[in-house]
Amino acid sequence: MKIQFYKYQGTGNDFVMIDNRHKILSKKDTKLVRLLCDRKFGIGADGLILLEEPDVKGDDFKMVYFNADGNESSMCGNGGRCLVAFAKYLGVIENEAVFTAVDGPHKAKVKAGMVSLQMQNVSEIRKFGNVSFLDTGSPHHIVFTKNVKDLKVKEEGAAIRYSDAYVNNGGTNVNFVEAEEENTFLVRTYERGVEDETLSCGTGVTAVAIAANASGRATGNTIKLIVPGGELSVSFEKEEEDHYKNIWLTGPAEQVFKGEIEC
Ligand SMILES: N[C@H](CCC[C@H](N)C(=O)O)C(=O)O
Repeated sequence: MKIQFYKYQGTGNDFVMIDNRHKILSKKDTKLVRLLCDRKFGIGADGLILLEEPDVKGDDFKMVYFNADGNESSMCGNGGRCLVAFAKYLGVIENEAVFTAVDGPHKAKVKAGMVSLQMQNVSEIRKFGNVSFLDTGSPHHIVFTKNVKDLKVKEEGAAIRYSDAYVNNGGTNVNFVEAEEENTFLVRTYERGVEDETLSCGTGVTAVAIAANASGRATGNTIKLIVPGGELSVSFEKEEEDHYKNIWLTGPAEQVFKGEIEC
């Protein structure tokens, strides 16, 4: 089977994109998705995203997300932003989008080369000292620490992701965070389902921004996140303690190359 694919990246979080409106790829084909994401034997990516016909009236499209391990997973913020850029490239949308993903409905806007994605509201944040845990469409264990650049993220992240706290309930992503300046944080991420450090994580930086505000580490409601792959910003409205809405993740999303693969 010949598959046309498009490679996108959003601050270094990279994805294989496939226009699956004609259902060329089966969602059950874990082996194929894993091969396509393999950086030696396939195209190589942190994840694979299908653009599909909408199930929900009024939506422009549907998003289906797979981690590099081939399994369908929870929401991907950078992937959602790249999918909006892909939908614009295909002419499915102009500069606004409404779509449904595994975690529910999303709005998005394209402006001046940046893609802004509205994330789900947050209404529960667990805090233990310098650690916070919350779900922004994907689960995130956040560690506020120092010298983030010196961390062995793959080792330290895996130890938390496979710890008794998480291993038997789906695991978690792990974000290591250091305050850079007022309302600006450095973030490095160990990503579940990639089982390695990724250069950026959209649901992760969203979780970091909310956790920083909720724990008093940030005063503003627009936070800058500096990740190894670039910069993202997250804006939000605090309704009451640990309740946040109108959460938007903004950053670049670019097509790197396109191609065809026989498989
Ligand atoms: N690997 C994550 C999903 C992708 C998250 C990340 N790529 C993002 O941009 O949100 C998980 O299984 O929870």
